[in-house]
Amino acid sequence: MKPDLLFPYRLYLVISEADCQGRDPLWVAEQAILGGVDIVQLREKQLDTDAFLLNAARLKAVTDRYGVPLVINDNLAVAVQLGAWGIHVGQRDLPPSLIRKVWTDGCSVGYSIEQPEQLYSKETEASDYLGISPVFSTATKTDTIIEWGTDGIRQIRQRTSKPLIAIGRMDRTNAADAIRAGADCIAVVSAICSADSPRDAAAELKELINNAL
Ligand SMILES: Cc1ncc(COP(=O)(O)OP(=O)(O)O)c(N)n1
Ligand SMILES: Cc1ncsc1CCOP(=O)(O)O
Ligand SMILES: [Mg+2]
Repeated sequence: MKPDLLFPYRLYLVISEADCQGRDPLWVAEQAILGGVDIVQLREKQLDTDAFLLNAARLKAVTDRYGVPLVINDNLAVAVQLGAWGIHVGQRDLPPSLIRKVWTDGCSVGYSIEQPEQLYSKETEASDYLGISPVFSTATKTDTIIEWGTDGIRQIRQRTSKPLIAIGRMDRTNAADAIRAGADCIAVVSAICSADSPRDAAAELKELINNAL
């Protein structure tokens, strides 16, 4: 199915302090944006809401400077208080339909698809874009169920027009294949947060994505 055009972003950085190898996440995020990242998600799994909100506000000052949307992982209170662009949730988080009832002023809701049958549900319908989670198993997130692989991307593409985000061990070796298989966007943690130069890593990924479109 042809994807709709509500999600024009191609390179998606998912970032947390813990993933930045002791470097300042604000520096990593800014370098990544300068390299070509189009959208940023703050994914802090260890912080309480107050600390998450503080880090999110600092990051939003950076993303706002470049006009880049900021997505909050899991925590609706942080997303609403911050006035984030959107929230990303998974199968074991607050459901998208409930988020829409609470956060009524046009937020974007991303939703993870971990198994084929999850593509057809009220919650998938209620979401704006889907994270194909994970395309390849990854040490960054170990509580996953299957690996979709590029064939999985192809199959989901045939079944939905929602924008598709490929996530899970995506890097310079597989980003183009994922786009050719039908992903609209590549999301990464390690490929940028662990790179010696987050800016160069983002620029290389962006070029590979653009050439594969
Ligand atoms: C873009 C994107 N896709 C998938 C995920 C995974 O979300 P979830 O399944 O809720 O897992 P956690 O990130 O909360 O561990 C994501 N964060 N972003
Ligand atoms: C948040 C998330 N959701 C599915 S895989 C993943 C982690 C991706 O990290 P990496 O890009 O380092 O494999
Ligand atoms: Mg989650």
